[in-house]
Formats: sequence, C-alpha cells, structure tokens
Amino acid sequence: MSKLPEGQALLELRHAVRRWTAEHGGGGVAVALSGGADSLALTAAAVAEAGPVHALVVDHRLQDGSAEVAARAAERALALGCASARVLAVRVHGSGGMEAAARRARYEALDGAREGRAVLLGHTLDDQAETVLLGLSRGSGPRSLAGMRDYDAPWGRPLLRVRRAVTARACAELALPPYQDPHNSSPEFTRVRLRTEALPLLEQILGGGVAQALARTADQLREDGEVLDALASELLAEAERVDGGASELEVTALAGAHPAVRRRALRSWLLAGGARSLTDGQLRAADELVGRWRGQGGVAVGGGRPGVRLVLSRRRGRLSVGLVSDPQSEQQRG
Ligand SMILES: Nc1ncnc2c1ncn2[C@@H]1O[C@H](COP(=O)(O)OP(=O)(O)OP(=O)(O)O)[C@@H](O)[C@H]1O
Repeated sequence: MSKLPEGQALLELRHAVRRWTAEHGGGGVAVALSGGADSLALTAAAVAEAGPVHALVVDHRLQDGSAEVAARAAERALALGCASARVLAVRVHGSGGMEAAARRARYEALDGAREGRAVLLGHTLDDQAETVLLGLSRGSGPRSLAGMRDYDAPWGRPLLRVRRAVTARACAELALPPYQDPHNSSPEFTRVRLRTEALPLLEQILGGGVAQALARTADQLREDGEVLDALASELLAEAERVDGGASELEVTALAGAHPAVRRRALRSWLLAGGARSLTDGQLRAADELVGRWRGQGGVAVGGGRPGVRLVLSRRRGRLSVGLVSDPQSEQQRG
C-alpha cells in the first residue's frame, strides 16, 4: 500500500507507535499479527512509523482452516507494506490447559523468529483493564495488578493507551475487515464474559471511565513496584553468598528488611534458583524462615520434577534451595 488513508483512528494509532519508537527505538521491528483488528491496525501504523516491519503470524493449528487464516493475515501484511511476512506453524502441547499452552508456543515461536528485533503486540487499554479487573477479583498480588508494560524486551506494546474501538475503526478506515476469532466471543472464556458482561455493567453503574481507571491503577502499581523491586535487588546483593557455585542467603542480612521487600528479594532469588509459579502462600512461608524462625522445616516451592521437590531450607543462618526426593509423588506415579 503506497499511502495510508488519514482517518482519525489510524492517526491516533500512528501517534501511539511514534511515541513508542521515540522512547524505545524504531528502525525496524517485528509485529505479531494474528489477523484480528488490534494487530492488523497496529501493523498498518507500524509500517508508517517504525521503519521496515516484519510481520510474524503464528498458526496454532488448533482450528480447522487456521492455515488459511494465517496465510491471509500474512498477505495483508505484505499488502500494507511490510518488508516480510512469515507464518510460524506451531505445535501446542504441554501442561496448564490449552490457552496457556497456546500462549507458550506462540511466544516461543515469535521469540525464535524475531532475529534480534523488538516484537510489537496489539494489546490495548481494554486488554490492560481486563487484566487488572481479573487480577483484583482473584486476589492476585500487585505484580499482576500492575498489568502489562509497554516494553518488556523484546515485547513492545505501543497501544496500551489506545481503546480497542479505535483499532476497529482504523481497520474500517483501511477497508480491511479483520479476522474475528470465534474464541473472542465465546462465553465459555472468563475473559470474554468480563469484556462483554462485567465491564459494561461496571461502566454503566459507575458512569463510565472504568477501563481508563483500571489502566491507571496498573500504571500506579507498576511505578511503586519498580521501587520495591530496586530495593529488593539491593537487599539480595547484600545477602547473597556464593559457596562452591551454589547461591545462599545470609539470614542476618535479610532480617532487618521490611517483609514486603524481603518477599520480593526471595521471589527473584528463588526464580533464579529454578522455582516456578510461586504462590503468595509459598513466599510467605519462605519469609517466615527469616521473620518467624522457630526451627521449622523447609518450604517446598514449585519447580521440582516428578519424584523430586525443590525445597527452600534454613541451616546455620543461611537459606539455600535444593532438590529433595519426594517418595509420596513417586508412589502416586507408581
Ligand atoms: N496467532 C497469532 N500470531 C501472531 N500474533 C498473535 C497471535 N495471536 C495473538 N497475537 C499477538 O498477541 C496480541 C494479544 O493477543 P490476544 O489478546 O489474543 O492474546 P491473549 O492470549 O489475550 O494475551 P497474551 O498475548 O498476553 O497471552 C495480539 O494483538 C497480537 O499482537
């Protein structure tokens, strides 16, 4: 496409992408294109504002006709002026449900194909608001209420301040009918009901502005969280001792810190040590090894293997993580 039409919606998107590239660098990016309105409109705006654009379309191969949907999206990307468009066919497998497995496969494929470029995603302010509302309702911690960041290398989200309705209008201005994913309107998905039922009701009861308010909450929590993370990494640097290649934490160095900072320090140290999907309960139990020590046993943290658990324990004034065999889970397997 030689020249884009200059409709209001497209201009708003171009402005958002221009702001993003000014802050995080342009000169060529990849765009994750599903063919839906958000990423299609983003692709058009990026072509105009972000240098050569390389479209990456993931075919999850979960629905009949998915290859055609992906091929059409790639064609559109080229017609919009992308420098290249690739379809990445993936195999969705593994634990945690289909949605989570598809997401994992998608991000892995995008990461493998980006060739050093940032990858722009089409998340909008409405996606951010839904993330925050879902997190609030589920009692998630501040890290998840802080929502998505506009750049979490290599993932860029230039549209986090743009309403979803704007991307739909931009597609209309471009005369590009977006692909409508049937999953996006299926009420069996919690997120869809939040979008189509809960948020409109809240908007009606509170007189509007709810999505923006939720996104603002995320911004505030993110800023606060960054300060706490910085304090936690200072604390970690003071407490960490590396002994024969193994990382341990000196309890006396942790003891004087505020538990909120301590838990963040423990979280990042445990993740670096191989823990996965830490819960608030596990982190609080881990913290009690410092703050409420009464000789208690170790704390199992997710991240072991069948028959082996990853356990955090305190010995001789230091915390360490190690693999401990777990006869119970061996029995369950056997
Ligand atoms: N099949 C796909 N191929 C390439 N990019 C995709 C695909 N599906 C989604 N994306 C990218 O991810 C963005 C968010 O998509 P969507 O909202 O459907 O995902 P989600 O599962 O809700 O969110 P998340 O990506 O955070 O898991 C899209 O705007 C697009 O940039």
